[in-house]
Amino acid sequence: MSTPVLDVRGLAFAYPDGHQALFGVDLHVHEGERVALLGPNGAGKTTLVLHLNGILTGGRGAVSVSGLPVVKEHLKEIRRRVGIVFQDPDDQLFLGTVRQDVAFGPANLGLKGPELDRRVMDSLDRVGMADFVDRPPHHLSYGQRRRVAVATVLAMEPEILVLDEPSSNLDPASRRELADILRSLDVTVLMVTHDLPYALELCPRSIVLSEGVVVADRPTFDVLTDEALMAAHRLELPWGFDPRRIDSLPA
Ligand SMILES: Nc1ncnc2c1ncn2[C@@H]1O[C@H](COP(=O)(O)OP(=O)(O)OP(=O)(O)O)[C@@H](O)[C@H]1O
Repeated sequence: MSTPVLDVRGLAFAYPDGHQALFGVDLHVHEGERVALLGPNGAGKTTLVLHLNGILTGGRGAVSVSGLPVVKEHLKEIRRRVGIVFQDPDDQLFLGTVRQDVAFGPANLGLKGPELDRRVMDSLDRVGMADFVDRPPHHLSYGQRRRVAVATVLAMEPEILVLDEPSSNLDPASRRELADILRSLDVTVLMVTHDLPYALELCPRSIVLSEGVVVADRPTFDVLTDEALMAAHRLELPWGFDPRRIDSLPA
């Protein structure tokens, strides 16, 4: 099989206060895959994700992206390759207009003029927000800000899109529209989520992290129908949702 685009080997990490969050995690994601990262609160999902573009470093083990080790001297290139959409769009949007926020990353890479404009408008088009380009982000709704946050990351043309709880706080229509956007993108996706129907809908494969250890790496359907695994790791399906019945998927 080809080299994984995301390759995590034996990653162990303790926070400075001594709390050990990861205990030797292995994770391999190949180009074009969409993978869900599931697990209860405190499992270590965010800690793991923050290692993928070097926001957190200093653990034991190795992380590489398309063969490039995530180490200090490669961070600029790694951050171009791995785009993280944080759970709260307000962590990602801090300038006066949507255009400025989406242009910020590519401008830092040296793009300017018409090429930068094209990158901004293409990214906004992909998330259906081109008409909002000159609006202040703080005048947008939460769901619109989430889309713009996705556009800020797409504008870097990443190889891997990592999303932390992308469906949280979205109304049903926005949730579905974001799913359509994610499906339409030609990138590798790793999605942290507690929204198990969303994982089933979007990600053929799921990795379950619990107490800093990978406890399952299987087709999402198999994970969601394994009652013992689900109960052991505090994973619960929404009331009335049956993974065996596709018509029970939320809209
Ligand atoms: N800055 C920190 N210092 C010390 N411990 C931390 C820090 N951040 C997180 N932790 C601890 O590390 C463990 C893993 O936290 P993490 O945020 O990675 O979990 P998570 O799986 O993303 O949880 P959630 O689903 O609640 O977002 C938890 O026990 C948490 O309390």
